Formats: sequence, C-alpha cells, structure tokens
Amino acid sequence: MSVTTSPGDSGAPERPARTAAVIPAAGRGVRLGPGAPKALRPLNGMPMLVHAVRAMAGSRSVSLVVVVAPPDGADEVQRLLDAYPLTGRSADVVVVPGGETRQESVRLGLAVVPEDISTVLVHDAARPLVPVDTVDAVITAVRDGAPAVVPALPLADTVKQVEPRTGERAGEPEPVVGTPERARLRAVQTPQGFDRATLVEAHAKIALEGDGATDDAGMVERLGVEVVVVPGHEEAFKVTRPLDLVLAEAVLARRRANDGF
Ligand SMILES: Nc1ccn([C@@H]2O[C@H](COP(=O)(O)OP(=O)(O)OP(=O)(O)O)[C@@H](O)[C@H]2O)c(=O)n1
Ligand SMILES: C[C@](O)(CO)[C@H](O)COP(=O)(O)O
Repeated sequence: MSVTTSPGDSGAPERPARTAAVIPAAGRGVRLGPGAPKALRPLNGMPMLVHAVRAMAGSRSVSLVVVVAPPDGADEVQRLLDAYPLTGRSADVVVVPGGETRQESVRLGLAVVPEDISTVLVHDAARPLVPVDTVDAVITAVRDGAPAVVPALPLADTVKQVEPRTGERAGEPEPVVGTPERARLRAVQTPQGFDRATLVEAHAKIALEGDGATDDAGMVERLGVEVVVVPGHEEAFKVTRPLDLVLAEAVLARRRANDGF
C-alpha cells in the first residue's frame, strides 16, 4: 500500500480526519467495450478516476480518499495519481488493490479506513462528474444522524418486472409480470454515505453469508437499518456504455464553457 499526500492550501487550518471516501475502481468496464480498465480511460484528457478523486476531495469534509485499484494495477494507479496531484485543497490519497467484485473491492478499501473516521462515502470511479454539492448533501445527512444515505433521482422511464425464460423457451420474448408504481421508485447513485461502523458490519455480514448486493446501501438494508434518500444529480450518472462517454465529454465541455476551466 502506498500513500500520497497532495500539496494543499498553504496555511489552511487542519481539519479533523472525519470523512473518508472509498472509490472502487477495480472494474474492467466490460460494458464499455475493449480498451484500458474503465477507471483509467480519459475524459477531457484526464483519467476518469482522477475526476472521481477530485470530486470527492472537492468536499471540504473529505480528508482521506481510498482508491481501490485493479488487483494487479495498484502501482500503475499510484503512478497515475502522482501525475495528477490534487489542486486547490489537500486530502490524503491511499491506493489499495481490489477484488473480483465491486463488493469485495469496497470491503478491501474500507479495511484501511482508520477507526477515528466516523463517516464513510463509497463512490464509483465510474461516476466521475458528481457535483460537490451532492457529495456534501450526503455527508450532511450522515452527520445529522442518518446511518445510511443514498443520492437518488426519480425515474423517467416506466419499469417492468419480467420473468426470464428458461429451458426450451430460453430466448423467447420475456413475459411482463408486474409494473411497479413509478412514483415510488428511485434510481440510486453514489456517493453513498454511511456511519462507518454500520457499513463495516453490513459488509462483514454479507461476506460471511456468501451473499451479494449491487450497492452498499442494499447491504445495510439487510441489517434492518434504515437507509434514507437525498436528491441526486443528473451529472452523477454512471459511465457504463459507450454513449455515456459521449455524454460525459459533453458535460465537461459545458462546464468549461460556463466556468472557463
Ligand atoms: N471487481 C470490481 C468491479 C467493479 N468495481 C468498481 O465498481 C464501480 C461500479 O462498477 P461498474 O460500473 O459495474 O464497473 P465495471 O465492473 O468496471 O463495469 P462492467 O460491469 O461493465 O465490467 C466501478 O467504479 C468499478 O471500477 C471494483 O472496484 N471492483
Ligand atoms: C452502486 C451503483 O452505482 C448504484 O447505482 C450500482 O449499483 C453499481 O452497479 P454496477 O452494475 O456495479 O455498475
């Protein structure tokens, strides 16, 4: 494991080390198609992961960022982060090797978060453009007492539940078996924010049971602990398929035009 401390605001007062952000970045990006691991692909010339690290470090509350690299790629990721140091503020950035699944990668990242840090964010490297206001809204809700917080948006599409065909009928059109009430559904984003002890317990339980979940809040739900929602942001979308890269470049071009950076 290696540690990089970025150059920070000279003379800025020390903040207590209370919020850490774990960034799982160990995925291959199969749905994005052939090429480098997804987190290392460039957006406006800078790796997606660096955008995500800066998005987390952009919150004044975040004092530690744990990047979970591909299992055999921690050194490469460390070199890359060294090449793109944080600008404007300081946070410690730590790189650890990840695992075979997102869940395992988060658990490995969480393992190096010091116990004196009470609030932990988990943020996909694949959501590089989340605005800092969304990050801060999640942190505030946790600090105000919620053990688990997710940013989320209402759905634009109607959602159907289907019954996959199996056996001789595999491949035939799937039958619809339900239409959940759209007004009560939310599309969940990251960063998801947690009381550290709750998240550690949730990951330990799921690992012990050999079970899986597609997001961290889902694991906490299984403890019977309440998860609450704060407003997400359309720019916090996940880069999953090739068209998402086009959208991400367009968002960055709009930011450059608006902010002149
Ligand atoms: N073994 C894994 C798998 C995923 N992730 C991370 O979890 C986040 C969300 O996962 P996803 O978007 O599904 O990324 P990939 O697994 O890379 O995508 P795909 O399923 O298309 O391969 C990403 O930042 C990804 O790097 C991880 O850290 N470790
Ligand atoms: C955590 C997540 O981004 C919340 O929407 C999502 O569940 C990750 O799913 P993926 O299939 O690993 O991209």
